[in-house]
Amino acid sequence: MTTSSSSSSLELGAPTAADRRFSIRVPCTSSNIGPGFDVVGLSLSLYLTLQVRISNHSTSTSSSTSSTSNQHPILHYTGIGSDDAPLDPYKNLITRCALYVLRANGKGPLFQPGISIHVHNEIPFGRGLGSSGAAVVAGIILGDALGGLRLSRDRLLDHALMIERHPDNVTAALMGGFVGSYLLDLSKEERAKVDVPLSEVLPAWPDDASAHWGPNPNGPPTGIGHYIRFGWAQEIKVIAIIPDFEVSTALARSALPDTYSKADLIFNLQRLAVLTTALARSPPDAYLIFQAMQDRVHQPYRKELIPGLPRILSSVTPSTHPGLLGICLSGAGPTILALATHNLESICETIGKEFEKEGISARKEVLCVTSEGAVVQEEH
Ligand SMILES: Nc1ncnc2c1ncn2[C@@H]1O[C@H](COP(=O)(O)OP(=O)(O)OP(=O)(O)O)[C@@H](O)[C@H]1O
Ligand SMILES: N[C@@H](CCO)C(=O)O
Repeated sequence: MTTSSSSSSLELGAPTAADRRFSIRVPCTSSNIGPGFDVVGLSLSLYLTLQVRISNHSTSTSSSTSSTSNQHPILHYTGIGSDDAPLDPYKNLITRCALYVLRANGKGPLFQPGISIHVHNEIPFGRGLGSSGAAVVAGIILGDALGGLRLSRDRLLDHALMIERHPDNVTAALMGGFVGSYLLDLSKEERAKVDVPLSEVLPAWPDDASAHWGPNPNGPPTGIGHYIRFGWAQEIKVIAIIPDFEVSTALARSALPDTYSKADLIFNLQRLAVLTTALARSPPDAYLIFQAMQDRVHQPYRKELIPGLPRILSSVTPSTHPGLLGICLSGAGPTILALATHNLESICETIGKEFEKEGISARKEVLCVTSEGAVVQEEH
């Protein structure tokens, strides 16, 4: 994972007055917050930002749908992951999601010519901070903007949920704040649309394009997911301790069992019911929150993937570190999230030392909860 120098403008020559330019900014997210596996998400202040330019000159000079080079959007990355993200727009997650939205709404099947996109990324990949959720949301919004579709936020969410099929990260990234969500029970016909394999929702180009890219778009059913925003007490600060290794969400999900005991489900449901309100209360009740952030559904099963996890999660408590409210795995990990009102430095130091004992270095970020989700802004 490398960080390259940042630049704020697209590198395709000077824009003309006729060019359309807009930006999309999506926050990172932490999901689960202990017991809320696949249910709650929190948007936080690290961002994925796209600056998009559509050259009017290219649009007017090329209307062909053949795969010529100026038909393909030009991607340029700076920031975290810039050496790892594919620059081929038919392989890159953001642009594939955009293409899905275009196709699902009767636009496409290719991008219009003359598009260039500068992606600046602050969200580390595969660390449990919702990098893929942010990329999906950015791509969905990109598709909406490119197609001039003006889809509602709820409809954008339907599209995002066809791609990232657990709602916690994408809902928080799109809507912003501390958010709880569920997926709706769908009819048999709707279910069939949602059960389309991801490879067909997001076909790569050109190999399987002809196989799956028919003229009839197969858009998502309406209202796949519902959400509600909870309160968040102003005093609660968020610390992310981000170790220097990745755990893919797919791997972390494959570690989970298919069935749970009644006792473990009740354990989590009881805590989640208390937690969502406890985090909105001022002043926060450390004892209540610490207990309410315990989990028996995903963290115990992910310990093999994150060296020292049980010890790390018990390394700080409200008694050992006054100011601490709770500690959990962020998303699928390996980032550790600690909520606290004060004493942040000492909490970070202790968790960092626990990682060090495992030979793992970690960086720390003190983040703000963002009330705003994804934002798109036309530039004039
Ligand atoms: N900005 C981006 N541009 C292109 N691809 C991205 C971007 N961000 C994430 N990805 C893709 O998503 C992968 C990471 O997704 P994954 O679901 O494993 O982890 P995560 O989303 O960071 O963590 P979590 O889901 O636990 O919060 C990356 O390896 C990359 O393929
Ligand atoms: N709720 C998901 C979030 C990761 O994207 C999980 O923990 O697997």
